[in-house]
Amino acid sequence: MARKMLVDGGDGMEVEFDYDLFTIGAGSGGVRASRMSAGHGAKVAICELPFHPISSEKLGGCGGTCVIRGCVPKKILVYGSSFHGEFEDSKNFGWDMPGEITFDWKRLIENKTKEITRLNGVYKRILANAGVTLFEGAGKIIDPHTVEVHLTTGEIKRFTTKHILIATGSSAVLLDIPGFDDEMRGVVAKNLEGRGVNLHPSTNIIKIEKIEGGLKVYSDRGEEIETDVVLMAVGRKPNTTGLNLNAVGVELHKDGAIKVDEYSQTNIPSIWAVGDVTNRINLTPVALMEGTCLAKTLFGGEKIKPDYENVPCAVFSIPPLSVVGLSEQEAVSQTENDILVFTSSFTPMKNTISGRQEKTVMKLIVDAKTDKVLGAAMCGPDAPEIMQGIAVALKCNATKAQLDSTVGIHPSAAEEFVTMRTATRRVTPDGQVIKV
Ligand SMILES: Cc1cc2nc3c(=O)[nH]c(=O)nc-3n(C[C@H](O)[C@H](O)[C@H](O)COP(=O)(O)OP(=O)(O)OC[C@H]3O[C@@H](n4cnc5c(N)ncnc54)[C@H](O)[C@@H]3O)c2cc1C
Ligand SMILES: NC(=O)c1ccc[n+]([C@@H]2O[C@H](COP(=O)([O-])OP(=O)(O)OC[C@H]3O[C@@H](n4cnc5c(N)ncnc54)[C@H](O)[C@@H]3O)[C@@H](O)[C@H]2O)c1
Repeated sequence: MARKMLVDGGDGMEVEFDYDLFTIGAGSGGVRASRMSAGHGAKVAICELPFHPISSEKLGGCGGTCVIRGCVPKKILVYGSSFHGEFEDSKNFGWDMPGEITFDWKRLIENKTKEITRLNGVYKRILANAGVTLFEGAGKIIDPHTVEVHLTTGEIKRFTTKHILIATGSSAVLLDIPGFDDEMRGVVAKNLEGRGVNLHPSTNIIKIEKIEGGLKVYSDRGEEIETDVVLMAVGRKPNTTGLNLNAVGVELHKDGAIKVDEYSQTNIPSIWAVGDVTNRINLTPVALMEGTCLAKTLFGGEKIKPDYENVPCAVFSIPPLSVVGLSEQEAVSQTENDILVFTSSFTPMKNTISGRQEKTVMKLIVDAKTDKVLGAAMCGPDAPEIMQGIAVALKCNATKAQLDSTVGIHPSAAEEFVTMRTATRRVTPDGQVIKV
């Protein structure tokens, strides 16, 4: 299936490229675009930094062949922190029971790394089976049709290509706080009792000091907080340094993200970008969607743009929360009509017996005139699992009447989404709240 492209070089001569598509970065977006392009018959190569399970973690989930970033490791850790299943299952998450219950952090991390390594292998095989050539090394753009790869072997190779895809993702932002250094990443939860987390809203950390047995954090409100570790989680920045974009003339936004049009094309026609490096919606399924659309546009004979409407997302906290569509505030500012807000708050069934004082909350936002469901939100057990189904309904332009006519599954938390009959409030486009 591999073939060489013959294209017009601009001076009437035909130019032969090594590849149809060369992708820099084998993460969610890069792998999807590459293997689908190969599926459409293109000759494709991809380069990726060498996999190192530990550095991959240190970099906040980024950095390493092939494709598993923050999403999966994070969820495995969430399972580890909240696991209440069978004894044999719990063991692999670091728990030892019955008898005295003990927790082995090292075992959890080793098993997590084993799983990430396994998944990376799976994705490497997927690429190989699709006929995509994988180079282990850092990619750099030399000109609109040439990529240079600094291979892990020490060799430097150049490849010509009709199209270049930048899919290099993002890295964690580190604030310049005196006293912060790399040793403090990683998480130790020594002092966490139950699920108690103390919030310090509108507070900036101005200094971190090493003390015996831990760290002391100084805030701009005059607080001094002793802690085991400091986890910097203040956002991410696109990975564009080292790609030579300036010299090639690829335009960036002020935040460093690559400027692309709605088809993911940069200002240089042969250079494209998908995923976090473009800082549109930074989620794995969105990077996958962008990669799919790109492959279809370039090689599938179908010019197609990603659809960013009603992208669901979740925070895998305990309990988790998940949303799709417009929030109440967004609906007020974006809708011409009044909106109806339906809310529900209840004790999840298992908490009634366990006694845990956590409520599940749900919200539906409905256009009062058209009856269209504009948004949904939930915080409570299984929220992401439930919200995926609600997202399908929103994608199909569901109305509140259609939700109401849907038969629930009983007893479940999800059934509440189809049984919220009475609106809690009506809000006018100018933000006036009317009790109903
Ligand atoms: C901790 C964490 C948790 C997350 N959880 C979720 C979640 O639960 N659900 C969700 O949808 N999203 C989640 N995300 C976001 C998700 O990981 C990203 O949106 C997604 O991975 C973006 O895909 P991408 O292809 O743009 O980048 P990535 O998947 O990051 O891939 C980019 C790749 O490019 C490589 N690279 C960089 N520079 C070069 C170079 N010069 N040469 C070669 N290769 C290079 C990197 O090593 C990396 O492998 C999470 C992110 C983090 C950090
Ligand atoms: N479950 C998921 O889908 C999931 C999980 C993790 C990350 N992600 C994706 O990865 C991207 C990056 O996530 P992230 O968590 O690294 O960043 P983020 O941008 O989502 O969150 C960073 C937070 O830090 C706050 N912040 C910034 N500076 C601060 C300061 N000096 N002091 C206190 N707070 C400060 C910001 O207000 C923001 O709320 C997100 O865009 C998200 O889409 C998704």
